[in-house]
Amino acid sequence: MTADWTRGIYAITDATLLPDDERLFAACERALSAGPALLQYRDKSADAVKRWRQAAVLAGYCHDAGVPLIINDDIALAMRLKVRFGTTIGVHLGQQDGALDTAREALGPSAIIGATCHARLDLAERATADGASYLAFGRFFASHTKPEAPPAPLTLLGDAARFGLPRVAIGGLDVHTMRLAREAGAELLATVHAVFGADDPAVAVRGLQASLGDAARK
Ligand SMILES: Cc1ncc(COP(=O)(O)OP(=O)(O)O)c(N)n1
Ligand SMILES: Cc1ncsc1CCOP(=O)(O)O
Ligand SMILES: [Mg+2]
Repeated sequence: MTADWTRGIYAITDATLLPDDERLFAACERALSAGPALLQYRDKSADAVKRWRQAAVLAGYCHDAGVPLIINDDIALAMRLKVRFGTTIGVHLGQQDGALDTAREALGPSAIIGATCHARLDLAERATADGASYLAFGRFFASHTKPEAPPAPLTLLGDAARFGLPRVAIGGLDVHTMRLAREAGAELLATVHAVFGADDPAVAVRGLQASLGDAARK
């Protein structure tokens, strides 16, 4: 059974930190064992064979763990996984990654479709109208993973409550800054480095959950 995905830790993979199948799969298994709300497969490479192979394995892990798998950028890959495995697969789309309504049509009404809104409430308003499932804002702090992402103020998270969708905070979140983003209104706290830069992603997820005061999910 899938647990409530709308609140908690949102773990995002990274091909630099997890450069081969063995490390990616082991780290994701550990992270999933601690009950994150969501797992995103994020691989910016053009290697479609690798992306399919890795995403297919992660789809199985996520299904078994009851954690939704979100595919970054790639509606076609999410669609292919859905057809092949029959599980609900979500997608996260930035401003250049394709239309939210196309993704909704392809993946169906129950798919989790996320939208990058940077620091802009107008983008959040449009994403809400176009059927997004959650709104992602940030980066809020300095990020090793994506230092060039445009900065956003924490006050934005409170302003975004009006859209009535789960708010995701991203960018430089760690055991300290994550708490600030939660206090500012984010239900979901997205991180690459605080989970997949850690020696043990399971210990990291549990530490982040504890820092938020969220009950352990597993
Ligand atoms: C949860 C979440 N929020 C934001 C992003 C960034 O998406 P995007 O702006 O498309 O940048 P890339 O991740 O594709 O480099 C995200 N992936 N996940
Ligand atoms: C993909 C993305 N978009 C904005 S910041 C970011 C990277 C988040 O990674 P980290 O949690 O390591 O800062
Ligand atoms: Mg993108």
